[in-house]
Amino acid sequence: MAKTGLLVVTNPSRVAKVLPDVQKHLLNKLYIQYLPQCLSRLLTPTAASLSSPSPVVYSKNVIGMYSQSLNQNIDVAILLACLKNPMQSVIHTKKPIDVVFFDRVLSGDEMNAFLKKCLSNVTVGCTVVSLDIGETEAQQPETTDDDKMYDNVVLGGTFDRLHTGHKILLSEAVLRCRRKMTVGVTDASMLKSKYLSELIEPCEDRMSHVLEFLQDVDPNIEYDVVPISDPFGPTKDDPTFELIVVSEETLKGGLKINEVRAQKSLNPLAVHSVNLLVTSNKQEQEEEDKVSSGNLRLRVLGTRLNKPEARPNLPFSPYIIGLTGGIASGKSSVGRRLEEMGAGLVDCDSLAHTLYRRGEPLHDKLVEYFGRTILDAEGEVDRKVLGSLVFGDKEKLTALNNMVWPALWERTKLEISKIHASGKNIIVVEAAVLRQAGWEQHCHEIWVSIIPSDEAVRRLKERNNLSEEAAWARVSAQSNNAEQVKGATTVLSTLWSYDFTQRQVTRAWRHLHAYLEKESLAKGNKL
Ligand SMILES: CC(=O)SCCNC(=O)CCNC(=O)[C@H](O)C(C)(C)COP(=O)(O)OP(=O)(O)OC[C@H]1O[C@@H](n2cnc3c(N)ncnc32)[C@H](O)[C@@H]1OP(=O)(O)O
Repeated sequence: MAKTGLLVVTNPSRVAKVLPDVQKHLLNKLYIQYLPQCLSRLLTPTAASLSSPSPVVYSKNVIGMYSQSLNQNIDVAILLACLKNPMQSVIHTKKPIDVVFFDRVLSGDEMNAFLKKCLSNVTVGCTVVSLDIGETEAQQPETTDDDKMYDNVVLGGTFDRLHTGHKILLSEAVLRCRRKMTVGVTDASMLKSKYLSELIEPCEDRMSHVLEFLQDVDPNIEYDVVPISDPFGPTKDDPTFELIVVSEETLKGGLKINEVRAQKSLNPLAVHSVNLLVTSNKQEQEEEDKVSSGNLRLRVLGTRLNKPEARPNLPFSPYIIGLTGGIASGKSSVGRRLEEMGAGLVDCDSLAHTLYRRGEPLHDKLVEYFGRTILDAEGEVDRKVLGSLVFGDKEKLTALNNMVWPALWERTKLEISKIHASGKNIIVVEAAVLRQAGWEQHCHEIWVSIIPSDEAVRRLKERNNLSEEAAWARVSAQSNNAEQVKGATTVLSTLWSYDFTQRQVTRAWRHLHAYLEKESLAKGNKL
């Protein structure tokens, strides 16, 4: 199967019709070149084509083509350089093209001439396909009152998991830009309020995806893609900017930028606002109605994000999943659901509590270190009292951990053996601070349950009757979500409904089985 294709369209309203055929040939990437005046525009530029209107007239066509590609599973980039420059008769793409599609029937000679003359980057053996889909009414470029172009254009965003909405925003800027485009990409310090922010791609990756897209769609512009740590970025002091492109949602921010520029006697920026793209294909009811990165992050919950680290010292069976996550993040409900689906489950919190009982060696050690104040009337460890001593006091918590964890791992190993002997081959070890305890090495892979800190505090106040201060002390005693998800194969979140959590866990279980089946086939391991 081909990897990268180029679709040449002479009628932009045909994109939706041809995409199903195109997808039969493709794995991932599709460039689209719109040629309003048919192939002859590239093969033999005429006086008419040389006097093309402002490229801004193609804005609606471009948005329309992206919208038609929305529900297809292909990374689409609509090329703009030839639309913008009537003199340009060669299409440059960063990725070499394996197959070219035409939205109409052409002769072999016409297609081969196009391949030879108009493409700078094709693979050896690149094929051509002309798609006969019948006639569709041609969609003409639309004139607009706002067809002005600018030398210096600026815009900003997070650009996580570059999606169709981002591509439209960036393309709207490219169509209006003659010389230089500056793109501010929010760095980690600006992401805290976004949900599932810990799943946002690193800033350098987002910057490089933006740059790659822009250089593909119009390599003739000079691009400056920069990280920003406040909503204004370079707009607060660069006098060369002329136009800012914003989305409906960030229009207010654009206007605020002009207030700041006015205070500094800088020229006001023209503002072009792009409508949000509405999604017609929500995969979960928890998703937003607009096309958004948030939706894409939601969709990765319960999928496999990373390959597990190799654990050559562990036998393949039993297969151990370390289930961890911050306080009140809903690990237990995830663990219970996994148990219902057939996993064995070791709840290390409860197991730890059994080690504190009178008669256990750990009991005496704890009394020796913390004193008899930690005991209740029956002489048992009062965990509430012990908790109030250690959470908020790093030294005491470390002392407790150092006493508990080695004994607890020994007990956990015994539990694992018992459960394995009862016939379960996949065993979940649920432990809140599994990584801090260094238990990753005992697990084949790590799953993490996350919720935002303020939600954890809200739940703790309700569940454990803690004051705001005590709740924050407990949340802060653990590593943050961003640390937790690093290297985890699967991330889940119980922030939404009970049903949505169940669906995530079911998905994770299904994906795990598919992975284990593949591993068994590849390596001859058997569970
Ligand atoms: C390696 C592991 O993760 S084993 C499982 C965690 N347990 C331990 O580390 C043992 C030390 N901790 C304890 O014994 C108890 O937490 C005590 C005695 C301090 C407090 O007991 P309790 O008030 O009954 O609280 P409980 O045990 O339910 O723990 C409450 C929360 O504290 C957090 N917590 C537990 N131990 C620790 C720890 N060592 N460091 C930081 N946070 C911890 C957990 O996230 C837990 O919330 P969760 O169940 O929503 O995840």
